[in-house]
Amino acid sequence: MEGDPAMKFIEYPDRDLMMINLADRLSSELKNTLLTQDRATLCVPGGTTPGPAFDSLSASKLDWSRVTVLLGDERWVPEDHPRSNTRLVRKRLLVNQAASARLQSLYMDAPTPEDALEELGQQVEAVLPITVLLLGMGGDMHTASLFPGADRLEEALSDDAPPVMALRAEAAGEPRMTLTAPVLQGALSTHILITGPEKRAALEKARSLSPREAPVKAVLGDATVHWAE
Ligand SMILES: O=C1O[C@H](COP(=O)(O)O)[C@@H](O)[C@H](O)[C@H]1O
Repeated sequence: MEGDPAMKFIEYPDRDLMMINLADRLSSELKNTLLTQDRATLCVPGGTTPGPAFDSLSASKLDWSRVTVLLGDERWVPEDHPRSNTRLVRKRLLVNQAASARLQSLYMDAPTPEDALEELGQQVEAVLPITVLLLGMGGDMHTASLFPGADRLEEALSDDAPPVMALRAEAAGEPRMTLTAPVLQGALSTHILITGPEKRAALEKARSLSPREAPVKAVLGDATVHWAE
């Protein structure tokens, strides 16, 4: 792929191999960080794609008790809802070796994300910067819950955005809580996990668009994109 000079694109022969390799890479980055720092923050996506990478990562031997797992975004649904990103992370990542990691979710039992914004914002600030960032991407080029056409997208993309914002977008379904562009851009290492030809084409398209049209563009600069058919 051509375009953003710093972006790296890794194409894998199949999804299984990709998930294992990606998990190894995230694990090494966390281990390296923990050699020189007391704690590390691993930020992860939800959705349908990262489950197998979580399975592999959760088996990785590292001092998970010094890792905070932070959600990059959340759908405003209770934690036991099938669409809850927190539920996915609890079930697939915070198990096995990784059971001792600390979870910083982006959900609280409150009627709307706005009701929880101040408290969650303070909690997230305490675990920044993100050491290792894993993001997903939708076919519409959204990443985290930065959706094209979202009501407060412009503010969430701006340099002075607060770390966490509540957003609404037609394509999003539920109201969302999301990390904003400056927090994602402040990550020390960024990986994007995508699968299938549709998302590959969407990523290629995003490179020639603005972050307002294609929010994933805001984090492509230093990212390593992992793709398999
Ligand atoms: O709604 C979301 O979508 C993206 C992409 O999800 P996928 O199902 O296409 O993998 C995900 O990265 C994000 O965390 C999630 O809330």
